[in-house]
Amino acid sequence: MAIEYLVEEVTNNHTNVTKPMIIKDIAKIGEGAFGTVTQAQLRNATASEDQWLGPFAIKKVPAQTEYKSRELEILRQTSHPNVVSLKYFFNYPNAEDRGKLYQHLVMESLPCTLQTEIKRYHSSNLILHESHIQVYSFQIARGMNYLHSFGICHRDIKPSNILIDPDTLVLKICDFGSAKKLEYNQPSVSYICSRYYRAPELIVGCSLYTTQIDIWGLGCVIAEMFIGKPVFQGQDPMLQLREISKLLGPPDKEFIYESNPSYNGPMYSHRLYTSKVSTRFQKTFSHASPVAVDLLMNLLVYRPQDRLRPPAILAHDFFKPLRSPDFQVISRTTNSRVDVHNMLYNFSDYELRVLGDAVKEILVDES
Ligand SMILES: Nc1ncnc2c1ncn2[C@@H]1O[C@H](COP(=O)(O)OP(=O)(O)OP(=O)(O)O)[C@@H](O)[C@H]1O
Repeated sequence: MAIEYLVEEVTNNHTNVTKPMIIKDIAKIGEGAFGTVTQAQLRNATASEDQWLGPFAIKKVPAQTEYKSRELEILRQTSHPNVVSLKYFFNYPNAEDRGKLYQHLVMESLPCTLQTEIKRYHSSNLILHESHIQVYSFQIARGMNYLHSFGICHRDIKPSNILIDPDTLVLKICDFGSAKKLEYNQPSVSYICSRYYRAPELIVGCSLYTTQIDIWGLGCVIAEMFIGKPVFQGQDPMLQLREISKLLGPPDKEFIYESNPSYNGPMYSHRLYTSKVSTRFQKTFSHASPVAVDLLMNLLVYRPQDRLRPPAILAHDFFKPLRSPDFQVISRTTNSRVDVHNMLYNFSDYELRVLGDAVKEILVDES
């Protein structure tokens, strides 16, 4: 592919300086509902021909659409090890789309997504090692702790929106195309989030939801790492609720009323199983340790207020082994030991303040 083009106004997100730059598109790496993602390199228009920066991932989406994307705005405000970082941005016409103006977001590039990693294991009839699930889940929760502290709700948590580097086990949340800063008591659309990962309050049409919808998504993602496929695969938006009720039992009337008093869809109120919820969780996640099942039972909960919040998630005993400075995992790709403790626990002063009292449990290794 390797197409080069000059863009007169490219803004560096870090310095805010706008300069002409040459862009070299190398290969398409992703395709979404709204645009494409390509791997590319950039160089200053005045630099010599071998001074390429990158590779980066450039996400190209139509600059003006009826659907309001706050992606640029949110990526400009965020800076966190577990949130993909924006390096440059610019607008440029897309020749393949009648010269329509496209917004280009130049981001750091990671080699794969959690979806490809889960599929790779699943196709060999394997599941990720629990230590890898711990390391990945911890980083998603840490990224959410940061985002939610500003009221930023991702609203499309799923494995294909989570980037990883399998060599280092570094993880970054990406795709802020649906993200929004939620304000208290201000309604938002409920028709967001990919079906399998939609929180039950969204399914019944709640418009005053909170960042806890992302915690449901996190529960679904951790569950998927354990079983190799989406835990709730509804064939249509309403059957999605039925899939959830197979594991959690039927939603109660209070939950429906609190979510949307005018809901008049199916309630799935008759019990599909006689077994206890905890037994169904243990059966569904038969490869997971009891402490992992306990975490899942505290994330996949109907009432959003009853789902754990990020500080409590990070303090959960599922992550206890990670607290030891000697904690290591074996990388699938390099087959060597990786020290991950420092990368997981390099909390900024801001994060420590946000975590509050939970810090003691999150940081202290009592073993
Ligand atoms: N920074 C990145 N580094 C590497 N790959 C990336 C990066 N950002 C995105 N991708 C790849 O491109 C795909 C689509 O990106 P993204 O989800 O941001 O676009 P989208 O148009 O919103 O997609 P969708 O409609 O599927 O949510 C990702 O699943 C991933 O495979």
